[in-house]
Amino acid sequence: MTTPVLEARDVTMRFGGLTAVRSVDFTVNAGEIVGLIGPNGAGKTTFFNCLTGLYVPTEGTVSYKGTVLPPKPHLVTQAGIARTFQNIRLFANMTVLENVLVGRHTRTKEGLWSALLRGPGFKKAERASEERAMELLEFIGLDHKRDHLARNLPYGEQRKLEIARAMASEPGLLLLDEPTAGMNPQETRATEELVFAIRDKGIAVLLIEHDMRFVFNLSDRVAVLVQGEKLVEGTPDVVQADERVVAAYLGEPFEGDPGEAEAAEVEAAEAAADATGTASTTKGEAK
Ligand SMILES: Nc1ncnc2c1ncn2[C@@H]1O[C@H](COP(=O)(O)OP(=O)(O)OP(=O)(O)O)[C@@H](O)[C@H]1O
Repeated sequence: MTTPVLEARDVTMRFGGLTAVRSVDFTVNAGEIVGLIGPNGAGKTTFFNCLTGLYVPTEGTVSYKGTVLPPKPHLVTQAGIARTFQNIRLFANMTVLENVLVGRHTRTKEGLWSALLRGPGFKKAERASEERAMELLEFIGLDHKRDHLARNLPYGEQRKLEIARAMASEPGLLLLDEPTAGMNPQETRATEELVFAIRDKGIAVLLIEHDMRFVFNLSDRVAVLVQGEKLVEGTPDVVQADERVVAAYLGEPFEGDPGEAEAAEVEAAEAAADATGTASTTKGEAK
């Protein structure tokens, strides 16, 4: 039987009049690598932000291993979900090791006073943290750069370091937002190996990607978001063969397009804005 690690139920996210994510049900099971794809602006990052507590969904719930998550990023991390971001967010002036140690703070029990007084409990915990951080650096192949400043690493290694930092919180689920963005083909292949290795450590992985080859090679299952709605979900073979997916990427309309209502809303809003714009121009010209 498959065990769900992550379960999103009926998640909707609205920004004013714009529905960026609409009634999405979504599951990641233990041991799975799941890909989330969709054209630009489809709502993928917004959905990630709903999963990780960065946004409070307008409707719906997100559960991790059967428990509904509070929409607060640090509580989501503490529960067992870690993520990386589309744009690298490292502490540029900290060393490689320090960046990973920062990622461990949700797992260290030592309190503020213990840290300030640097008592024996703190020192022991600090040593254990450092050992664990070094294991992670070995795992991603950056142990030899432990004392380098993050900002001096080449781009591909900065991305790896972000993954190590996320793994430092000992997650059961890792969310990767465009892990290969800006990478050359060799770096992309290395990232593919790394994601398989992460899964083999028992961490489920959910990734957003624009590199289709990468996502279809890696994923056990792929879900396609189009205009905020889940259009198709299945094995890479099923998704690649689905003509609605091809149409969505080529921007062609198709029968039962789940985004039709949304497109009509946007058109109506644009028409209204145009009408207002014309009126104010006319007023301006009259002055
Ligand atoms: N904070 C926000 N406020 C208002 N609108 C937003 C906000 N964040 C996202 N949106 C809108 O929601 C829609 C979905 O955007 P989102 O970034 O989630 O798409 P995406 O699929 O991740 O796109 P991309 O592949 O280009 O990164 C877009 O129309 C975007 O402009």
